[in-house]
Amino acid sequence: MQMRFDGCLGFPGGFIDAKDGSLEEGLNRELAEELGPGASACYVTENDFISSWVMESPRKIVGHFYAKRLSLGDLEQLEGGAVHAKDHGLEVMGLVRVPLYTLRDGFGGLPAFLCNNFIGSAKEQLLEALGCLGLMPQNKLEEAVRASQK
Ligand SMILES: O=c1[nH]cnc2c1ncn2[C@@H]1O[C@H](COP(=O)(O)OP(=O)(O)O)[C@@H](O)[C@H]1O
Repeated sequence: MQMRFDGCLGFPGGFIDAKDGSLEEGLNRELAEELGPGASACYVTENDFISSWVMESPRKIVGHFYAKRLSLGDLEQLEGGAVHAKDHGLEVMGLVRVPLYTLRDGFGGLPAFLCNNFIGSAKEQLLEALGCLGLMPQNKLEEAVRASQK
């Protein structure tokens, strides 16, 4: 995920321009602007589509969420290049890894991470992606959500 300019965590992405030929073209353009030279490792296609959502206020927005699995090598390349992205230090303050574990105290790790401020539906999207990509079993996700609410 990334720390946004407004102090909320969200996913890289942005608004589609009239010039973009498709949703995926617009998203890949935004990813290049926000993630820099390593963005090619996470080039998205229609196959990476996960879900859509509609927000009614303060302005109507239709959002489309995509997610894909990267190798650790690709992730490290992405992280290394991200500081050279056009939007780094402006809209994007840095990439953030999501801890996929819970510490022995039952709170540190993913439950504590879920207590951060998230933009829009980004927290629900994170949980959805972890399930869809097979990064964490559903029961573990539910456990982490419960622990984050205690
Ligand atoms: O990662 C995300 N997941 C879900 N919704 C998001 C995410 N990023 C942005 N949004 C939604 O889109 C709206 C506009 O996004 P953003 O604040 O980045 O654009 P803006 O800078 O043009 O206002 C946000 O207020 C939020 O509701």
